[in-house]
Amino acid sequence: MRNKGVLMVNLGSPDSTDPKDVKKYLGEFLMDERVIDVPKWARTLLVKGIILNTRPKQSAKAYKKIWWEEGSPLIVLSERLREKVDEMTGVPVEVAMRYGSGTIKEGLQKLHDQGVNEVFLIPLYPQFAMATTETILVLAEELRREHFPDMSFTTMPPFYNHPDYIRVLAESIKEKLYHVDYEHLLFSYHGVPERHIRKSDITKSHCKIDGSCCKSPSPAHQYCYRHQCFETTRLVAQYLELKEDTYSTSFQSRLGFDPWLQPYTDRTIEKMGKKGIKNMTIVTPAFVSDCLETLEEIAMEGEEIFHEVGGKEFTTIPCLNDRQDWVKVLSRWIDEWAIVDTKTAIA
Ligand SMILES: C=CC1=C(C)c2cc3[nH]c(cc4nc(cc5[nH]c(cc1n2)c(C)c5CCC(=O)O)C(CCC(=O)O)=C4C)c(C)c3C=C
Ligand SMILES: [Fe+2]
Ligand SMILES: [Fe+2]
Repeated sequence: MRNKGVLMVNLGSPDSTDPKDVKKYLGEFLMDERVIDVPKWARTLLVKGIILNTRPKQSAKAYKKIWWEEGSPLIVLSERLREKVDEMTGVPVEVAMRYGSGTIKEGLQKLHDQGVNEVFLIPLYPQFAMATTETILVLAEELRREHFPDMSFTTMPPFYNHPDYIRVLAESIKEKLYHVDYEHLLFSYHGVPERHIRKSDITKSHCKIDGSCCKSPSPAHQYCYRHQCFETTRLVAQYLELKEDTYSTSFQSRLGFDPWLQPYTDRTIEKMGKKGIKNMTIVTPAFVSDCLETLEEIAMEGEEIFHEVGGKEFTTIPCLNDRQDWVKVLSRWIDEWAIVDTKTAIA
């Protein structure tokens, strides 16, 4: 007998803002070969020899600024989403984190304990990236083979262009745009090193990271983070009927000295302010839950940069978090999977 259940997976957070906990979390995160994708000896040298000696203190300070009484915003918001989706669907729904506490293994165990042997895995990332979707799926499969061999998985593909996702994202933007004097809307996505884009190119020749490769049709786009980010922007802009020169795309949170996807968000904010833009609105569609990268890097640091160069109104659009329309969409995707699969099994 097949019993269905869902595991939604987000990135994770440190257990607290104590630099020791931040160090532990960053150690696990950055030692992932799909995040810092250099040979293990070089990654160990870089992460354990350099980054973990300085970054945890700096990151802990940033986490302190955004931390909630109940804990990390990303964790709290993911759990709120789980509760609401679980209530709305007919199957058990658990949430897990790729790094830190609330592991994927624990999430699968919770489902297993409820008799689930058919799991719908939903990485909570709209766009595919080696450092997000891929690392989740690879680890989940390893865990399945080792600990849950009686389970089977179905995976939610990246939903960067799914009409339901585009609609709720666009509606969340529209609600704010009505209340501000909107001059420029910036779509800021988490960056990745350019190298990651080339590595994920299944054609091994398409992605040149120039002005045109992401616009010309290619099977490479199935795994091209850059293409998928630009598509999310294009589809939301189309939905909202935005004028061409009133919106743009940029990439935030670069780490280290390698080239990352450009244009960089901080420089774009600065450029906009210097150009005379007074009212700027920012949306962060690579994240479905507000987190350090949205609440601190964008809403605090970004605003400071904008004001320093003469900007006035700086508005951030919250992530989808546990919005009712987003809960409904996720629940519908789950129910459609559960029903279709049952029909196939009966047939
Ligand atoms: C689309 C989502 C994300 C991608 C792609 C991603 C890639 C990536 N990130 C780092 C380094 C860091 N990221 C950090 C925080 C962080 N990253 C994401 C999402 C993606 N990362 C989120 C949601 C968060 C916030 C987590 C939270 O607890 O709120 C951090 C830690 C904070 C800091 O010190 O800046 C680092 C470091 C790399 C190297 C990378 C490579 C592709
Ligand atoms: Fe990151
Ligand atoms: Fe591309």
